[in-house]
Formats: sequence, C-alpha cells, structure tokens
Amino acid sequence: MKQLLIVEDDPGLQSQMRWCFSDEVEVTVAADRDSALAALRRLEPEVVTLDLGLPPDPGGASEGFALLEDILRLAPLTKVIVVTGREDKENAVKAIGMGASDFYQKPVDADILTFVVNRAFRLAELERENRELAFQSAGTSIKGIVAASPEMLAVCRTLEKVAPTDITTLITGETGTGKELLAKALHELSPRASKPFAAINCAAIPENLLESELFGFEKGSFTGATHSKKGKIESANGGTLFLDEIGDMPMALQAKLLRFLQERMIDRVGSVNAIAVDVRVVCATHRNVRELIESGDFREDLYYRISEITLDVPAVRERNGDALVIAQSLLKTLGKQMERPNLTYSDDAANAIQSYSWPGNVREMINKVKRAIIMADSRRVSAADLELDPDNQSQGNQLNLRQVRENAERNTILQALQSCSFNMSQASRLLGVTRPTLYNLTDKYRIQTSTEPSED
Ligand SMILES: Nc1ncnc2c1ncn2[C@@H]1O[C@H](COP(=O)(O)OP(=O)(O)OP(=O)(O)O)[C@@H](O)[C@H]1O
Repeated sequence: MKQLLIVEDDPGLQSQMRWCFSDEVEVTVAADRDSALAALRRLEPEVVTLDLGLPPDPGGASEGFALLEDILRLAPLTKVIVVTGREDKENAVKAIGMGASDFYQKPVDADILTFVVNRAFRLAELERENRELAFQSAGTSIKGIVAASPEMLAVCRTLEKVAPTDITTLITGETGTGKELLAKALHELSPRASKPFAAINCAAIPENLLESELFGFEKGSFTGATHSKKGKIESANGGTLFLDEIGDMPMALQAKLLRFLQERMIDRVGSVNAIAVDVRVVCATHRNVRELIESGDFREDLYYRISEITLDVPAVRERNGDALVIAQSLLKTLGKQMERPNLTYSDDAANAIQSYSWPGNVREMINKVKRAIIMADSRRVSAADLELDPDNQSQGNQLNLRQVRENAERNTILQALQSCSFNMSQASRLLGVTRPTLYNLTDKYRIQTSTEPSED
C-alpha cells in the first residue's frame, strides 16, 4: 500500500487533507517535527506533504525547513511536497532548492492536492523502477569508473543514454567525485570520440587570461600577442569542450559564453570576423549553481543553456557499498603501479573505509591508499596505514533498524566477496553460510557476483 505522511499542525486542515485520498493510499498525520520523524522512520512513506509553519514556529518556516532537511538526510528518496501560504513563493522556491520535489499552495483544493500527490507517487515509483533496473544491469562499462552502488550505476546509465546526443550537459557533485572522468566518458561514448576533447578549468586561470584562452586571440590584439592563437573552443572543433568549474566563470565571460552557446560562433579577441565552431559542451562544478544565481554570481539564462541535462554525481558516502569497492580496486591498481601487489585490507581498515565520510571523495581515497601502500608493514593494510579512525561510525544518519541491518549485511557480503576475489565457495565459508544462501543474499542485495572471474 502506498504510504503518505501529512505533516500539518492545524486539526481542521488535517482532516480535510486526509479525506482527499482514495483507499489505495494509507494516510498518516503528524502535527510536529518529532512525530513526523517517528512516522518517517516507522513507515518509510514514499510521499510527505509538509506544512512549513510548524510549532514552535507556526508563523514562520524555520521548523518546517529543519524537518525538510532531516527528511532528505534520513530518507533522500522521499518525495516531499511543501505546503505554503498563498503569499509565500520565496519559501516554496527555497524548499525546492533544498531538494523538495514540489510545492502546493493553501487553501486546500482537493483536486489539485490529489493531483500533486499522485504525481509524486508516480515519480517515486518510476525512480524505484529505475534503481531496480540499474541494480540488474551488470555494472558499468564506462572506462575508469568503478561502481557497484545503485546510486552511481543510475548515473552511469543516464550518462550512457546522453552520450550519443549533442545535449549540453552539466555535471554537478562534490570535489573528487569523478566529474571530469564522466565528462571524458561522455566524449568517448559519443560519435565525436575520434575528434578532440578540450578541457579548461575556469577557476585555475586568471580572469584576464581566461577570455583569450577560451576564444583565442589575433596577433597584435594586446601587448605580447606576437602571433594569433586558437582558443580552447576552436581547438575542440568537431569534438567536445569541457568547461570545468563553470561556477567560477567571471560574469563578463558568462555573457560571451552564452552568446557562443546561442549562436555557435566565436570572435577571437581582437578579431572582427566570427568563426563557426561545432562543439558539444559539457560543464562541471562542485558549487551550488542555484545559490550562485541567487547571490548574483551566475547568470540564470546561462544556467538553463548549460544544463539541458544535469548529471548529479553522488558523494562517495551516498553510494551504498561503493567506498569499499573503489578502495579495493585502487589498492589493486595502485599496489601494482607502486610495486606492492597482493596487499589486502585488514577488517578494521575495511570497516573504517565504510564508515568514514570521505569529504574529498575518490581523490582523497587515492591519496590515502597511496599513503597506506607505502606505510603498510605487512601485506595487510590497517586503518592506521590509511590514517583512518577504526572506531569512526556514522550511525546518526540511519533511518531505522531495518536499514542499518541491511546496510551491514550488504557491506559484509561485499567485503567478504572482495577479499576472496568473488570466489563464492570461499566467501560462503568466510560468512558461515551455505553457497545457496549466499546466492540468495547476493540476489536480494543485487550484488554482482562476477566482477572478478570466480574459480568455483
Ligand atoms: N568511480 C571511480 N572509480 C575510479 N576512479 C575514480 C572514480 N571517480 C573518480 N575517480 C578518480 O578520482 C580522481 C578524481 O576524479 P575527478 O578529477 O574526475 O573528480 P572531479 O569531480 O572532477 O573533482 P574536482 O571537482 O575536484 O575537479 C581521478 O583520479 C579519477 O580518475
């Protein structure tokens, strides 16, 4: 049965809203943040309607925003529909920026409310199906990307669909999550693969040089311009232009870039002749572009141009089970490169890798693994070799006991499989279960059992 949680402190509205839904939806009502969180943990509703004005701040929105944050942290897949007053557009926009999926304005109109809620249920269902499909399809064929989590596999699936098109793509995600790697993959999986891939980091080049780097310049256009030079855009002709850290592009250049995206023509600095260029544009940023737009540092019209499709790359800590899988793969490849093959992680290292929050994501992991390869005294790499705290636990972010249990089970199985190169007999002995039981569990958690050839 579909679960809907209505968070509303007004008893009259509570009952009015409750009666809007058919028998197919089980409706639970909560009047404050604590009872809403308790219901969230117990029922795991697919959809929540959230009145922002909750006690102790019924006239404001602080408690509602705090609850929205809690819900999205604990159960990020939940579709939250924010309910606001008629004059409250600003809060609605802010809530959407924070991750709410929709908003609805009071007074309650039964038809509109059921429409909005049913649409959210449908979206939740489609996303669930998508994740299932991502689970089922075998890993990713994208070069250089190690991924086993449904979260990252879903990103890879989208990337594979988008790559053959010319759609301008924005890749967002924390630092070190693999945005540049994915940008290259977009190029390599496209019909432009044999043509150039030109990358430029907008944050690394001083503002006064960035324009000529991007657009090129004519001889004599400024002191020191002793010859004409093609810019990055021109040198990517026929291929892909990757604009990294686009969020840091100065305003003046944003206008020029927008013009290029609209007209597909460039003017070299100091030139009066426009040149036609055919490139596919991929941008990336670790910054929150919505916030940059709000603070006046990024043009909204440019944002819409560059984000025909957005790929939001999850942080490593948001990818269920990936931390250990990536760390294992790095230990293997870097161990070989650094002439210390055959290293394995000790149990405390594997636990620490899974519970650490990896703020620097894969880049931080590469650094820590390199260090550990140098530091390890034996073939077993310890948590201390990785400079990780073996007791580091992040239990506060767990939704409920079922989720904790399932995460622990899934991670332990993954760890066992990894440690014996996916040999099912060995892994089942290690876990103290029969092989059929292990197959049932790997099916249940959709863990691929063939990442490495098994010698069963
Ligand atoms: N899923 C992955 N599997 C294996 N290696 C990865 C993965 N993701 C990232 N890496 C590696 O991690 C390093 C950082 O990745 P990348 O430079 O693409 O991140 P980024 O998101 O562009 O970072 P920044 O925002 O700091 O520029 C690279 O060496 C990359 O090859």
